[in-house]
Amino acid sequence: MRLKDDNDEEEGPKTMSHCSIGHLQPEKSFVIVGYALTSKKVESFLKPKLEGLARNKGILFVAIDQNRPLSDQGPFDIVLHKLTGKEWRQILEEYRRTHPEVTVLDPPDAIQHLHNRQSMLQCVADMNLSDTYGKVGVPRQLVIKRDSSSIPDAVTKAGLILPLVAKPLVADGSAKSHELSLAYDEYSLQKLEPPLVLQEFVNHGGVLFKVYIVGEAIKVVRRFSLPDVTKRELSKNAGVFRFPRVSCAAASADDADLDPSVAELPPRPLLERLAKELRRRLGLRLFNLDIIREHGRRDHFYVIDINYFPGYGKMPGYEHIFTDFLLSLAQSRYKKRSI
Ligand SMILES: Nc1ncnc2c1ncn2[C@@H]1O[C@H](COP(=O)(O)OP(=O)(O)OP(=O)(O)O)[C@@H](O)[C@H]1O
Ligand SMILES: O=P(O)(O)O[C@H]1[C@H](OP(=O)(O)O)[C@@H](OP(=O)(O)O)[C@@H](O)[C@@H](O)[C@@H]1OP(=O)(O)O
Ligand SMILES: [Mg+2]
Ligand SMILES: [Mg+2]
Repeated sequence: MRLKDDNDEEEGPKTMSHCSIGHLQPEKSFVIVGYALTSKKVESFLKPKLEGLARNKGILFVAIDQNRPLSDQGPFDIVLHKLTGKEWRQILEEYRRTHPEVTVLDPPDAIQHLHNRQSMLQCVADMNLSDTYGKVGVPRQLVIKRDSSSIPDAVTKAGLILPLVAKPLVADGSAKSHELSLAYDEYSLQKLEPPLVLQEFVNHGGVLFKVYIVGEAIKVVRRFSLPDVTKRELSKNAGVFRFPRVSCAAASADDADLDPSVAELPPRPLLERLAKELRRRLGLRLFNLDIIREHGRRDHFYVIDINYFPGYGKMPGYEHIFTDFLLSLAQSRYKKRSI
């Protein structure tokens, strides 16, 4: 935040003239947030309510022009981004190196870690979180890099229990990376195209918890998920079935009439520990987790997915949470510089 500081002469305050928004008071200093997001993300996230609230709090969002050098734009206090591709990553890394005064949310290599469904969950597995509030793990899974004909043997050797969820190994946000299937028998998995992750399906009562993280803030919502698979169904069915993006639907399960043992949110202290540790281990501040509770085991949770810069537009009250977060970042930069 450009609260004026005696040592701050070289850059000077970022007045409105820098970002060519002429109708605002030229002397007022703003936190300037450059953003590089897909048009879909801009639409779902940068809604008028967010921009309005941000402006009232002294934050301005400025679109980054990908056709111009990043260093020629801004100056920015914060850069928000969710774009893929090696070229963009290199541009950002170079920008981080040459502009250490700018907070880039988040480091490209840390984000890259979430683009692989194996490395994505490794931190959760390594944490082995278990305390009086519960236990958090990841479903058992197996990576198949190539050769789909080897799958039945590999599944047997690994001792994975059916049904299995087949997920593309790469989770780069492409439509293909969200094409998941449920497999009732391992032989049918030969039809799928590696590289894949085969994950044990955990019965969880058809409801999952989306845990949104914005810096230190945590918000949990319920979403509908895949229904449980009974032993009877498993014995009667064979084959692999593609399923749609059930939990991404805008309809939340928060107001549904649910079995309380399924609907009960994971204990807050457990989520706080998990989020804090993941923020540290992943080196990220903007992500969400999909968490399920094993049906019938009140305190057994599994993280099944982690997404970078998820659909915050669907998170209740995100406008306040996000703007407070941006302000706190700017404030801590200012403090650091004035020491
Ligand atoms: N191991 C599992 N056990 C039970 N259900 C699962 C499991 N893995 C995935 N699911 C179900 O499949 C859905 C999609 O899986 P996942 O979240 O991994 O995919 P995604 O494409 O990365 O989703 P997103 O849109 O959140 O990025 C989950 O929301 C959940 O409903
Ligand atoms: O579409 P929405 O804005 O809701 O956000 C979704 C987001 O899509 P977008 O980043 O392309 O917008 C997805 O990212 P990619 O994996 O596709 O990169 C993923 O993070 C989903 O989990 C998000 O939904 P949520 O989990 O929050 O419900
Ligand atoms: Mg998910
Ligand atoms: Mg995902």
